[in-house]
Amino acid sequence: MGVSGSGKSTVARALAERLGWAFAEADKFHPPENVAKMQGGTPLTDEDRWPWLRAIRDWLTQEAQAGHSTVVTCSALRRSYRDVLREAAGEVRFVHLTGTRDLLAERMGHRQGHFMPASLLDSQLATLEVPGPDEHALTLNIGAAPDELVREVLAGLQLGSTASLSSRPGRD
Ligand SMILES: Nc1ncnc2c1ncn2[C@@H]1O[C@H](COP(=O)(O)OP(=O)(O)OP(=O)(O)O)[C@@H](O)[C@H]1O
Ligand SMILES: O=C(O)[C@H](O)[C@@H](O)[C@H](O)[C@H](O)CO
Repeated sequence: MGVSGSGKSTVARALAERLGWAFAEADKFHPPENVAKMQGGTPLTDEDRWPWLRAIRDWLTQEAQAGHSTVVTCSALRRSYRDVLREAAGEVRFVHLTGTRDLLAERMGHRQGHFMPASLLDSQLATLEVPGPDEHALTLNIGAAPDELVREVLAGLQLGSTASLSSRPGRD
């Protein structure tokens, strides 16, 4: 999770590869109207986001029921959005990628061929509700290189190369 430009796709893709887990981009679950809206510089509303979040939740559930652990990129900016994702079958954990506005803007500005305009960064930051302590999210600073962030996720969530969240040592 994290605002646009925080590196979700970059880190999550590498993490999924490292773990051999199924991977999905939340952006792929947006209906074309949502993408068109963002592309045009208009932030999504809660109403735009609910069906999208439910579709991601349902994908997580399907995969979990098929016995697959997953990594999914999703901005998941508000607690209520994360609550929808937490309804998925299996154990759902969040890694929050955070950085300064300047760094986020710089990364969004350098990115090629992405529909999300840098002008939406401020609305993303205004919408963000940082996970509370009860959410047990792992918060990582995006100043580090992607490889290092992957190592931090593996260590922070206690994941080895063959692990799934529900089979971590010490869990029943
Ligand atoms: N840790 C990092 N160090 C340096 N550059 C990074 C890092 N993580 C991501 N980047 C670069 O920053 C840009 C934004 O990253 P990315 O597209 O992965 O973010 P995102 O959170 O998935 O964005 P969005 O939600 O808008 O799709 C990309 O150009 C990417 O190559
Ligand atoms: O909730 C949202 O506003 C959206 O998910 C955005 O965050 C984008 O989908 C994504 O971050 C851009 O690629």
